[in-house]
Amino acid sequence: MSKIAVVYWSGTGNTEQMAQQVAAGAKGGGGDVTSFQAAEFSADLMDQYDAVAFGCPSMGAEELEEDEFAPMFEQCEKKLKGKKIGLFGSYGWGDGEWMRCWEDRCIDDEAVIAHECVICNEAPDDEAQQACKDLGKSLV
Ligand SMILES: Cc1cc2nc3c(=O)[nH]c(=O)nc-3n(C[C@H](O)[C@H](O)[C@H](O)COP(=O)(O)O)c2cc1C
Repeated sequence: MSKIAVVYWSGTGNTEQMAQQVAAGAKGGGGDVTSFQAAEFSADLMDQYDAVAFGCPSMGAEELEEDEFAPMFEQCEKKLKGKKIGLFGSYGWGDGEWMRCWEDRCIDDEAVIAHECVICNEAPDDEAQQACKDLGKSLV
């Protein structure tokens, strides 16, 4: 069975709601899913998973959250080459620039991006929740 980690940071719960749908989609697709908050995950866990979904909202000025998520993700980047991943997150007033930069970074790291990145404005609506489920399923 495919082992999938869903790793996310969320300040006000929007990205957490997305993470729950990603996990549900991966489970529904038959995956063995474990969810982690950013502070609970580290690069040495990467080898234990066939695929990883990373979720982080747009923070700072179109940045990944800097205290917990960004340092953890920077370490994980060393293990992204050839790894099946998905990216998701919520944003507020911007246009999704943080996700475009983040995706480019992962392409440079030679990750295998299994599904189009999923972004949504503030709380995920029905369409975004379905897109998160599809993302989760694509990782199985
Ligand atoms: C400190 C801070 C910085 C933010 N910076 C941005 C930003 O640069 N661009 C943007 O679109 N939204 C920005 N936002 C809005 C959040 O991305 C948005 O509220 C998101 O839904 C939060 O997700 P969460 O509930 O998972 O924490 C910022 C929010 C905070 C609190």
